[in-house]
Amino acid sequence: MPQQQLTLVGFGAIGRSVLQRAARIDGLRITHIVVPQEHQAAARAAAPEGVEICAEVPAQTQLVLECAGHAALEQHVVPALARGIECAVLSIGAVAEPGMLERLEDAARRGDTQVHLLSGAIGGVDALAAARIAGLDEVRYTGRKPPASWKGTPAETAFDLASLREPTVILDGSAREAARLYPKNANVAATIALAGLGLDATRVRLVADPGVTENIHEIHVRGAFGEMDITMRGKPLEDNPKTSALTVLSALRFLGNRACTVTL
Ligand SMILES: NC(=O)C1=CN([C@@H]2O[C@H](COP(=O)(O)OP(=O)(O)OC[C@H]3O[C@@H](n4cnc5c(N)ncnc54)[C@H](O)[C@@H]3O)[C@@H](O)[C@H]2O)C=CC1
Ligand SMILES: O=C([O-])CC(=O)C(=O)O
Repeated sequence: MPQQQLTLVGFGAIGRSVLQRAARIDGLRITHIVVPQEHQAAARAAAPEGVEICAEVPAQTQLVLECAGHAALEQHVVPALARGIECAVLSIGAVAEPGMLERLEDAARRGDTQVHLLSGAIGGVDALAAARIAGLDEVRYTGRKPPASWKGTPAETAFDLASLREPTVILDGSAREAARLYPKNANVAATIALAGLGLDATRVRLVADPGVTENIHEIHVRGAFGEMDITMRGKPLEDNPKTSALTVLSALRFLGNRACTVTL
């Protein structure tokens, strides 16, 4: 299999960890990293020799991994797809924004390529998407994180996060409401909605829980296939406690599958 050139879009907690670990994947080479102008000097200092820091996805790239945030989909993923570059996306919350899924589909069609929505911090997306084929009756998701991980969200103005002593529900609604009010924390909710019952019918509870140190994702699914209950207790990434470490591993799994003949 010829070696594939990969561009990372984003070089934060996920990007740095992917770069370090992807070096062990035969058949794949990270050649470029795209970050905004103001972060380029820091990225240049942290990246190994031979990896170029740039503002746009270069033409010779064969594969893009987005690990940057919601704005990067419109800015980098849509144009890359339209130029025929295959893309894998982690900022799934952005796909819940009105019109974004259609723009991704349209760009991929024009570029005759594919966009892959990665499972990120959770498991069971394969089972959920398969179960949907026979029909689903109920999909519920609860996202539970330590209070500090909800800093910078509307929960910070509604609650005194530092003094919470009990698990506190900060949102109880639909995946669409979660995506609108907590866009940066709604990647998992959006993934479950896209794989299952959609943004309006997927019930979401977000909880600030002073009793936990991990990012806990609970998924309950009921349908013609039977029932499924999954609890993920994801250890957070050291560099960004809002992000579960499994997110990096899900990207590595995808990249590993791209570079080998038997995929799993
Ligand atoms: N699907 C999932 O389960 C999860 C998805 N995510 C997504 O991954 C993203 C990245 O996570 P972390 O690495 O922890 O964040 P981080 O804040 O540590 O790093 C973000 C990086 O992206 C770069 N960046 C920001 N805007 C950009 C743009 N428009 N174009 C190119 N680069 C840009 C920043 O310079 C920084 O290097 C999150 O914002 C979230 O959307 C995160 C956790 C779980
Ligand atoms: O646990 C994580 O890595 C992130 C998360 O909940 C989300 O973005 O929905």
